[in-house]
Amino acid sequence: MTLSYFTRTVSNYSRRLPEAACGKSQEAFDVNSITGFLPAQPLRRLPKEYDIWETALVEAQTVLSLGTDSSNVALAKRQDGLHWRGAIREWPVLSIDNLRDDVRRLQRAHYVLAFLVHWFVHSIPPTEPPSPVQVPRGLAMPLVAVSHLLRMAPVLTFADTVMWNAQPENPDHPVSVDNLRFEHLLSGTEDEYNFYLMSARAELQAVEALHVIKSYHDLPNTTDLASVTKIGRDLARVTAVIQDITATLESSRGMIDPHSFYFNVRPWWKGSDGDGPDSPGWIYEGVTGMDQKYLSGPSAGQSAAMHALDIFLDIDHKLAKRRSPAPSKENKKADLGFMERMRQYMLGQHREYLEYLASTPRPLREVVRQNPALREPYNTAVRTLKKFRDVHIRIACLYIVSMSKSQTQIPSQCPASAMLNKAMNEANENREPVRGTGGTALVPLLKAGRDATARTVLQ
Ligand code: HEM
Repeated sequence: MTLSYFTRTVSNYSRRLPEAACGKSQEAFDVNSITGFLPAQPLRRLPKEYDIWETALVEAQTVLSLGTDSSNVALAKRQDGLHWRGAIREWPVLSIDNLRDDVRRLQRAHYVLAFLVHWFVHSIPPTEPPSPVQVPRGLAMPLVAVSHLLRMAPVLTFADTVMWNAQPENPDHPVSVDNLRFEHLLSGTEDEYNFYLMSARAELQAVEALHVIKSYHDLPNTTDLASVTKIGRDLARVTAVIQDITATLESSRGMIDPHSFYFNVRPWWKGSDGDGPDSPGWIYEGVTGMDQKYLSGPSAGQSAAMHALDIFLDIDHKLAKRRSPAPSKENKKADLGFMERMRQYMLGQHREYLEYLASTPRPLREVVRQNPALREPYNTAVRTLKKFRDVHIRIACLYIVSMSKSQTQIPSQCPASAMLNKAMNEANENREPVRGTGGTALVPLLKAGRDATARTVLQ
């Protein structure tokens, strides 16, 4: 039995809109009025017949370490790791029939299986020369089948690590900024935990903006004085939300150690193409027609909330619209399809919601253009988003670019020391660009997003 995948499903799907979506509530897109894109009560465990998956996930935390980690602690675990992976290679391909009619079960299955795939792949010690990793069919086939039903990429995503990993600390209440804990970590570090916490906080802070967006779409018209006044006030609320998200992002400096983030956490997130175009890649056994560009791993670029803000304010990441100042040469060379590609890593319904927003017959920027009273609050919101991206670039430089260029040798007790020192030295010698999710060149990408935002300001 083989499964054939994926691109067709995802791209055909987008054509069914926007007609079908018209007049739908946010709930119809699985967007919760309190928790936004996070489920208010995620499922805690799959039905009993899937116990081998759940048990392997719990075991992984104690028996595995990064394959590139040559510390004594990691070496002591190698045998257990071999055992763990050996058992998975023998797994039967479980039927997903008992999951297919329940979106929370499907999400939980995606979450468990995608974590297992990343545990499996990244706990294997590297080979020389590098060779493709075979993901066993007992993992690959159900993950692909479940992803097909959720209409999302069959790999670890932002949804798995942040949105479906967040459980309410007090289960009697929905998840909230103050009622949140994360169930599984790959590296087991506080830095990973805090990255998820920060990302989930930003996601929850954005819920207020989702309310604004909804009420804008519900307005009977955008021309009478009451509507214009409301839009102006709501734009100020959006500005405040973006400021809150920026403050959350800035809090990373005190909560996440750059060294640990780069060397202990990030390697677990790498996808099949994480080392750039020459990555040896992953092979999903029993699956044909896999497109490696949908195996890139998690990124906050997959946050539907950030996309919703971009769409509402009409940020043109693809440089398709004539705006001034004209894009720089560097902007044009960036990966302009990145943000669109990242949408394939979202739950299909969330992507559908974004398409619904984008298909509005009354784009906000046009309404503002025709209404001088709205120009100032609109431009302030856009400039605040541009400031978020300025801060984000500085954070990305601190946590990724400077770490990747660091000549400092990593102390030998530090996980991954020997391999990473070697890899870092080689990378420096070869002057490879620093890469983000999907092996994309990072700095031009982030700057292009920042400049596209600046270009949105109405003159
Ligand atoms: C330590 C904190 C963070 C670091 C080091 C970081 C790093 C990165 C990197 C390297 C990328 C490029 C694509 C990729 O490789 O994934 C990226 C993209 C992105 N990140 Fe972050 N990020 C951080 C926190 C956040 C937070 C909290 C948010 C959301 C509020 C966020 C939102 C985004 C968005 C929307 C993108 C897509 C590109 C863009 O819109 O400019 N990031 N981030």
